[in-house]
Amino acid sequence: MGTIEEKILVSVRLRPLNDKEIARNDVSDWECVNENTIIFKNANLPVPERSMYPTAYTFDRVFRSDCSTKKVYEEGAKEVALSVISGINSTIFAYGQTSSGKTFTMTGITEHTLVDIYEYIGKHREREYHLKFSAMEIYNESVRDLLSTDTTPLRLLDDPERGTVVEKLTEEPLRDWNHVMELLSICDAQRQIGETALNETSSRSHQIIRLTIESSTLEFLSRDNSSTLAASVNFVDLAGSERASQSLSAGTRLKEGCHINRSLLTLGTVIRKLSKGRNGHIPFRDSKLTRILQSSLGGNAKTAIICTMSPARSHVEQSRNTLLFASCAKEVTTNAQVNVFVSDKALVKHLQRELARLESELRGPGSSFVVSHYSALLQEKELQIDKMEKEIIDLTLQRDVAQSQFQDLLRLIGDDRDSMIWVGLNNYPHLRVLRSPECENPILSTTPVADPRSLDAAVRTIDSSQYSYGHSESSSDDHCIPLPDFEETFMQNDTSPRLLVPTSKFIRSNSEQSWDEIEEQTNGTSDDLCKEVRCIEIEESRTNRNSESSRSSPEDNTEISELLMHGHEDKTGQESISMPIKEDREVRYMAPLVVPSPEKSSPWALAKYTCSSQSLKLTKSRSCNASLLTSPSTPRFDEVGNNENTPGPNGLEKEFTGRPENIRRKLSELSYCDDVERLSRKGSRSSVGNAAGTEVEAQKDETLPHETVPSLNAFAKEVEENAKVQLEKQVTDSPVHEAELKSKESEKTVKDVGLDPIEDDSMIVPNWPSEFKKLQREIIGLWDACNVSLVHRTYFFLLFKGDPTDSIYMEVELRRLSFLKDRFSHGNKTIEEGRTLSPASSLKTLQRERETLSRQMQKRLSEQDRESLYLKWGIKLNSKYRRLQLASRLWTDTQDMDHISDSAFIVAKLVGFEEPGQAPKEMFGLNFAPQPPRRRSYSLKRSVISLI
Ligand SMILES: Nc1ncnc2c1ncn2[C@@H]1O[C@H](COP(=O)(O)OP(=O)(O)OP(=O)(O)O)[C@@H](O)[C@H]1O
Repeated sequence: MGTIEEKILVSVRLRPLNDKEIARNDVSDWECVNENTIIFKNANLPVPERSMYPTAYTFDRVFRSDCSTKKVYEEGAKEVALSVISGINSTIFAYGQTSSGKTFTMTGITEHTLVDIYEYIGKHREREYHLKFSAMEIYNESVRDLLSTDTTPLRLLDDPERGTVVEKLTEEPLRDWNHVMELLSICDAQRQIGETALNETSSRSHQIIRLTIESSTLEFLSRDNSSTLAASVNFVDLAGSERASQSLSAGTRLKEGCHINRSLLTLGTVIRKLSKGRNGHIPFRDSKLTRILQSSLGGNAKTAIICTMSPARSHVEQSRNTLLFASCAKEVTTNAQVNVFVSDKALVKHLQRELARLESELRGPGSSFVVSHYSALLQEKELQIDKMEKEIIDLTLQRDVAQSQFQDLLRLIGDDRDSMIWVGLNNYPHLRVLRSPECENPILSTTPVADPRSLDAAVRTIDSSQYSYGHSESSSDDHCIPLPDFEETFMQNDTSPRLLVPTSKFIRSNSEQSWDEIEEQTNGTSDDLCKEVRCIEIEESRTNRNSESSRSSPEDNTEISELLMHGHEDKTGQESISMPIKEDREVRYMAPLVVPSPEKSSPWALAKYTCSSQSLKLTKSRSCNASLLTSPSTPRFDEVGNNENTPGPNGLEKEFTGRPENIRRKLSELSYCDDVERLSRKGSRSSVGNAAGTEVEAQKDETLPHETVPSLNAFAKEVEENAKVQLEKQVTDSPVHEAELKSKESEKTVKDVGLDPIEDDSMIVPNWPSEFKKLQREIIGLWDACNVSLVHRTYFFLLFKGDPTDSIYMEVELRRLSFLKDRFSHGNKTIEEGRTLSPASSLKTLQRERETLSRQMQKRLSEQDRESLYLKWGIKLNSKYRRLQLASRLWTDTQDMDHISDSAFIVAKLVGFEEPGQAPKEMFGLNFAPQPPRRRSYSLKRSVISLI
C-alpha cells in the first residue's frame, strides 16, 4: 500500500473583534486580502518595528472574520477529516492564543465532520462501518479520559504497529448521531475550563476527540479474503498558546499555563524541525501532546491546522507568533497511507493454508530425504559411540589386567628376592613369568600376560629405575626405589623384551613400601634408566680385587676400536655398545631362562631352570646402556658415515670392556696385521671382538691379505678358554667367593645353575632344527623389512646356524626386529641414543652400505671373481655400475635361502668375515657362558646380561 506524501493543510482564521476588544477601542490590524494571504495593515507602526515582521502571510487558506465555520471546515478541514472514511488517519488542529476562537472553530469542524461522515455512511451501504468515539484531554501533562469519570491519568504505551497508544482509553462505539452529540456534550462537560483575563471560559487543556472508523465491504465479509479499512480522525483543540503574562495568569492558571506552554513549545519545536525535514531528532516524546499526535504530525496521517487569531492590535504579537507557527506547519510533510487490515477470519484462513502447505512439504519426498539423511547420520553417530564405548571397555580391561600383572610381578619380586625373572613380551602374549623353583608363584606362573607391552613397560620401569646396582655403595637397606610414571615409561621407552633381575634391595622396597611411597621416590633417578640394552649382570665383586689389573685399559679398547672402525666414533659420546657379561666379575648367579607358556611354546625357551638364587645377585650395568637399535656392527665405511641409522646388532663396534685384557690383546694379535698394532700403539680407539671391525681393518689396510684375518671360530674358542681360565683364577683368588662356593658345595654350583645353561638338556628346544629354520626365515624377512645392515645380517646368519644354544639369540633378534618393524609400520620413529631411526633413514643408510660394499668389491675381489659373480647374479658384463648392481641385489630375496647364503658369503668376503663359525655370540647381546670376573673396581660399571 503506497503512501500519500503531502504537506499539512494550514489555514488561518480571523475572528471578529469581540465585545471587550471593541470596548477598549482596540482596532483590527489584520486583513485577509485573498483566500490565501493575510496582511498586517497597521501602517501607523514605526518603520523599524514594521521591518522586523513580514506584513503578508500566505497559507493554504485564510478566512476572514465573517467567514462561517462551515466554510472553514469545508475549505480548510473537510478533505483531510473525511479521509478517515477511506482508511487514512487524519488530524485537524486548532492553534491560536486564548480566546482566538479555537474551540469555537473545532467544535464546528467536529460536528461538520461527523455530519458528513454519517452522511457518507448513509450513502455507502455496500460497506459496513464501525465508529468508535473516544476523547481525552491533556491537562498539566496528564492524559485524562473525557468519557470516564475516573480522573486517573492514563498511561501512554508504545505499540510497534500503532505507535503511541493511550492505555485504557474509552472507545465508545457510536450508535447514531444522537449518541455522538451526547458524547460530545460529555466531553465539554469534562474538559478543564477556567476563567482567564482574556476568556471567561478558557479551555485550560488540550482536547483530543478521536473518531475511529472501520469499514468492510459487505460483499466480501463472508469471504475469506475480506479486508477492513481502519483509520482515525483526531479533532485537536489546543489550549491557548499565549504567554502567561498576557493572560494575566496567576496561581492555578499560571501552573496551567506553564504546562500548556510546555506542550505547545514542544509542538512548535516538532513542527519547526519537521518543516526543515526529517533529519535529526524530532522531540515527539518531550510532551504528551506530541507523543499522542506523533503520527498526525509526521507520519501516517493527513493533517490540517487551523490557526485562529484575533484581529485586535492588542494581540498583534500573539497573532504574529501564531502566523509564524502556521508558516512552519505548512512546510511539514506527512506520509499518509490507507490502513488496510486483514480480518481475523481471513487471517485465520490464511494461516491455515500456510500451515497446510508446510505440512505438505514436510510429508513430501524432499522432506523424507532430509529426515532419512539425518536419521542415517544419527545412526552413524550411534555406531561410533558404541564402538568407542567398546574400545573404552577393552582398554580399561587391558589396563586393569596390566596393572594386575604388574602388581603380581611386584609381589613376586617382593617374595623372591634373589630370583631372576624372564618376562615374555611384545609378540608373545602368553609367555609367563617363571620364578626359580624355590620360589614358585602360582599367580604369575599361571597368569597369562594379556598385554605384554604394558607388562614390559612396568618391568622396564622396575628394571631401569629400581634395580639397584650390585656394587656395595648402593646396597644399603634404605635404598630408594625410583619408579617413573607407568604410562610415561611405557610410552617413552622401548618395549623390547629383556631379562630382569631384581635385587634384594628392590625386592625389599617393593615388598615393604606402598605404591605411593615408591612414586614419591621416583625423582632424581632418571639418569639411571637403562632404556635400551638390558643386561643381566653378574654382580661385580665386592672383594678387594684390583679390577684395574684384570681389565683391559680403555686406551687399548679405544685403539683397537679406532683401528677396526677406521676412526669411527660414536657421535653421541655414549657407551652405545657393551657386551653382556663382564668377564672379570665374580660369578655368583646364573642368568634366567625363558619358559614358554603352554599356549605357545617358544622354540628357544628353556624348559627348566634351576638356580641357587639365594646366593646370587644380578644387577644391571650402566655400561650396558647400548641402544636396542644402535648402529650395527657394520664396518665403518667413510661413505656410510656414522652408519647410525641402520638397525643392527647392539653396537658391537663400541666399547667392550667386559673382555679380559689378554683376550683383547690376543684378539688384536690374531685379528689384525701389524698395521693394526701399529695404529693401536698410536692410541687410536679400538674395539674388540667385532667381526665387523675386522672388516673395517681390512678396509683400512687394503693390502691386507685375506689370510691375515683370523678364524672367528678359533677366536671364539680362545675367548671361551680364556674366560674359563680367568674365571677359575678369579674364583680361586677370591677368598670371599671361595668361601661362598665352598659353603654351597651341597648345592648346585654356579655353573650347575646356569653359567652354562646350554649344557642342560632340558634347555634344548624340541624339534629345534625345524624351529630354527622357521625362525631364521622370520628373522631374514624382518631384516629386510627393517632395512637392517647387511653386515649384521651376514654376521648373524653365519654365526647362528642352528645350534640349540642359538635359540635365545634368535629370540632376542626376532623380538628386537618385531619391535622395530612394529614401530616402522606405524610410521613411528625410534630415537636411540639421541639418533632418530626411521624407515626412511634406515633405508638411506642401507643404500649407502650397499654403495660401500660395491666399492669393497673393487678391493676385495679380483676381476675374475667379480665377473664370475656378475654372471651368476645376472648382471651384464657390459652394463654400467656392475658392482653397485651386485651390491644392490644382496640380501634382497628373503625367500631364497641359496640367495641368502650367497649374499652372506659375498658380504662376509667383502668385510673380511671369511671363516664364520663359532664367533663370540655375546656380540649379539647374550652369552650364558661363564665369564671370568674382572679385577677392577665397579663403582660405576654394572654388568648386566642383555637381551636387547
Ligand atoms: N469566528 C467567530 N465568530 C464569532 N464569535 C467567535 C468566533 N471565534 C470565537 N468567537 C467567540 O469568542 C469567544 C472565545 O472563543 P473560544 O472560546 O472558542 O476561544 P478559545 O480560543 O477556545 O479560547 P481558550 O483558549 O481560552 O479556550 C467565544 O465566546 C466565541 O463565541
